[in-house]
Amino acid sequence: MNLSLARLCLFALLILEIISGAAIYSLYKISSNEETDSKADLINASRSISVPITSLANTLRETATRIAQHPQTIRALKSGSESERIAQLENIRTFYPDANIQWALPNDTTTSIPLTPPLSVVYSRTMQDGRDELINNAAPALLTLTLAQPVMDPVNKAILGFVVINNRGVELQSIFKSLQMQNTFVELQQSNNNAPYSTLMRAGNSHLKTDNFQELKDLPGTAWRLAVWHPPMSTAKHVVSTFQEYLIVWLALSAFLCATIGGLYFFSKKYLAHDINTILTFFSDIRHARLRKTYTIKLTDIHPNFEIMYRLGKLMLGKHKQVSDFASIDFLSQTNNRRSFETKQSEVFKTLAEGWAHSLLILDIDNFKYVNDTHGHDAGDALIIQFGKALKEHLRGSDFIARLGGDEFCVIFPNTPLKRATELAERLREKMPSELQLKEGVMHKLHWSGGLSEYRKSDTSENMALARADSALLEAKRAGRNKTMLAA
Ligand SMILES: Nc1nc2c(ncn2[C@@H]2O[C@H](COP(=O)(O)OP(=O)(O)OP(=O)(O)O)[C@@H](O)[C@H]2O)c(=O)[nH]1
Repeated sequence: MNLSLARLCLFALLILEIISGAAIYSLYKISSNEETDSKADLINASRSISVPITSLANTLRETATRIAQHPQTIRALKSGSESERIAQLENIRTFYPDANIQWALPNDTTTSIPLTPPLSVVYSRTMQDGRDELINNAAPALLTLTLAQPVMDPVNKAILGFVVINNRGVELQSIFKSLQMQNTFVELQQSNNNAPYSTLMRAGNSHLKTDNFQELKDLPGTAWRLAVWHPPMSTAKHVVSTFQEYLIVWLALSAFLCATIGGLYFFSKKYLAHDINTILTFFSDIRHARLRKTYTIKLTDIHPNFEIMYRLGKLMLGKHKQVSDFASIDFLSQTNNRRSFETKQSEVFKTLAEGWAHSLLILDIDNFKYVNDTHGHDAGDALIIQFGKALKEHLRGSDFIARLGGDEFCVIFPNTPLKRATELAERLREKMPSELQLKEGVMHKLHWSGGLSEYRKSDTSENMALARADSALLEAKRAGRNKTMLAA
């Protein structure tokens, strides 16, 4: 996989992670909002209802206790006379006109009030209008709070009877009915000792009611409780509640992966790409037997090792230079090098005295610097390599080809007078390729200039023929390049 494809995959993974993370977060947010709405309704309801209920219960309890402990009450119940009990009841009613009070005797089997000590809040009957009014689930939401307080004989601690006190809780009902609950349905239910709970009041969104309530909230100090129905579970909440642990793990994993991928991406972009390119350039330079003065490496971990490699590279290139100086082949063009050119030239020069005629052609690629500057040094090298190869292909086996340096080549035509050499040079120009490939997708139109001369017996030094050819080459360049000139 190449680098950009890998980077694209990382990027796609990052986007996927962000999307899935955001989706899971939204699921949680939606489901927690639902819960918050329902909870707010419930808190609101219980807060509104529990304070008045508790204070009502307390008032009733205090009243009943005061009546039960009153000496006149004790006397009336102890006497066993009904007329005394009625008289005391009348008496009490003058003090507590709003209270609905009655006596119950320990052996009274007609009442359904469970007269268990000491004080109980029970589902019961009202005595307000003289008839029993049972409240059950089907009945209208009427509330009657009943308290029974035992009347004790202070002497032998026996229970003489009970003060039974009732309250319709009208105020409570109006509070309950005014509760605003969109997301919840609440019922106020009363404990009937072992009997099923009966519903006293209802409030909220009745559409939410199903067979079973989803939450119970006891109201402390009373026999009542709130039964609560929440809205049906949404898909979001359902998903969250079913896969909660997996979602949390995935969310954490997403965040971790995002951070890792993002970090890797940033890290590779900022440091690795640059460092890898530098190292590749370094190895390419080594391959071409050259080194730059500096290479910038950003990663401190790589830097020390790179320093060692750089020093080794320098050492190696030094050795390489020594070796290639002794060797005869130019490492780049794979033609003879300058050193072996000089040896050859000396050889042919010596034979001039014997009457042999030798010529030489010096060649220089036109605008070579432009290739280097435009397409890079590697492209320049490729041009040198291919130029050398083409020369070898189109010259005779007996011709001595050498690279003198840079983009400059020289051909010695042994045993070839200038006239014949001129023909050979012309033939070479015709045969050389018109363009060469520098790298993938980059073709270069090949132009070269040449200077031709002949070794002369009268020359005092071996290099004089080369100097003449060089002047002819200069002439060719001046005359507009891409031609071969004969030395004067
Ligand atoms: N790629 C590469 N470039 C080299 C090498 N040796 C020398 N050069 C470069 O070759 C260029 C030689 O350019 P010149 O021959 O002076 O100039 P030119 O652009 O060819 O122009 P003309 O010869 O006047 O047509 C310089 O920029 C050198 O740095 C080599 O081994 N490889």
